[in-house]
Amino acid sequence: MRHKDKDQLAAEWQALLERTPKPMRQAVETLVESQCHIFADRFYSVMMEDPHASLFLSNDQVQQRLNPSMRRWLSAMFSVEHADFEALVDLQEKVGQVHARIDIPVNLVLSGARQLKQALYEQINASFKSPLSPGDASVYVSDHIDMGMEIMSHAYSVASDRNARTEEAYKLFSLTQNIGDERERQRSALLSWENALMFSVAVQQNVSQLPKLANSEFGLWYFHKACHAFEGAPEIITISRNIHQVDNEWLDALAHSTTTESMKALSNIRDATRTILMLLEDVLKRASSLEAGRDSLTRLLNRKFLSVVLSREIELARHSEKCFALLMVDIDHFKSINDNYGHDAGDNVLQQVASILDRSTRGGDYVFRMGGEEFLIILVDTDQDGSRLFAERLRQTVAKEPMLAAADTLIKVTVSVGVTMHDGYPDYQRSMQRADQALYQAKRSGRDRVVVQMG
Ligand SMILES: Nc1nc2c(ncn2[C@@H]2O[C@H](COP(=O)(O)OP(=O)(O)OP(=O)(O)O)[C@@H](O)[C@H]2O)c(=O)[nH]1
Repeated sequence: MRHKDKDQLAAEWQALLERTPKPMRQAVETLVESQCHIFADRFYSVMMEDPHASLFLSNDQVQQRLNPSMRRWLSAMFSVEHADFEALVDLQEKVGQVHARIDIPVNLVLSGARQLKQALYEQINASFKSPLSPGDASVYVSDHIDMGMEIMSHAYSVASDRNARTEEAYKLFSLTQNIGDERERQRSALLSWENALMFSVAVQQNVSQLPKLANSEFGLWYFHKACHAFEGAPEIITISRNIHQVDNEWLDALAHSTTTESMKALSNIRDATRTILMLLEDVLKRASSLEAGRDSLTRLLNRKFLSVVLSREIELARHSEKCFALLMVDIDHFKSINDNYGHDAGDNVLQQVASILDRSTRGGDYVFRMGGEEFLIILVDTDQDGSRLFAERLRQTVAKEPMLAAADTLIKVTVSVGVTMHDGYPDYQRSMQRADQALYQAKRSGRDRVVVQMG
């Protein structure tokens, strides 16, 4: 059966409102306006009792924002005089899209709606007197909320279908991008980690000062990208187990045991890294080349998979103490480069800036070309100071490196950078907006600078 579309649902809703007597709607509006804080509090306190919901709502920021936005939603839903019906329908659609973006299960939203209705019925029964019928008012409230929910769920399923398709495409893409380069880069990252370990054992340094394998360049790439790309591959379980054993058993043994035990641990670590390399090679061999998702001029990621990457990093951050930063990078006065030296020179500059961004980042980070002369870096496993330092170093690297606009023309180029940390809020668009605002500030305050904006 085909689902009703948004317009059909909106027409049904409008008919429902039209057949509800205005005095009844007004009385409900007055009730909601005076008690909406009680309804919102009840909604969230019941949701917090649900272990699944509390995963989404445990963050203070979420509560500080969601509670007022629930009150605004209630107010918009039941306002009579100022109701702009189209805006009301659009609002339900927007809420459904946000739910899909943060991947909140539909059943939770429906159970929240049930709680709300229950709270409304109780208040209606306690305060509505003849000629207002509490029964009729409850039916109106129930149908009205159901219509809102239906439009929300419709938008939710359209958006989450789209998300699922992009997610699948991304898996294929990340599985196969620049496979040769990636194999070499990660192979040498793993071997460098092992060499550093061997060296510190040889010179009798304390090995606990070295990063664990999971936190090394290789580990970051593996957990942030490879695990996702190769999810379901049998090798992934074994590689993850090997990394876990290296970090939690053998590195400990190396730091605290007798010489014989240490030698055994060292040999186990060597075996584990060889196994990891071999398994990785097997997985990579199965991958083939697929280029969609990459910007043809700079070879950076284009925005096609941005939503998948951000949703995934938000999910990883939810289960870890580590966080990620968003850096919006924009070339200053780029139009005048095109105007003064020609479009090809502009393209050359874009490629050189992209290459600096690419080589300045680690294996687990992401660099997107957002369009024109704007880039977005997702810096994983970092904090506010680390991301500010990174952004500042990046700004200086660009400013110091003369750019080849044409065969015999070197020019100076600068960038402005807006930085923000993911603050735990599950909808990534908020963090993107903050990064944009920070970039705007950097431009307004003179360009060639970094502005950090926290949530
Ligand atoms: N060469 C080249 N130019 C591009 C490309 N994409 C966008 N542009 C140009 O980039 C310019 C961006 O100009 P603006 O948005 O005014 O920004 P700006 O000159 O960098 O100024 P500020 O950002 O305010 O410092 C426009 O002229 C676009 O036509 C591209 O792929 N190649």
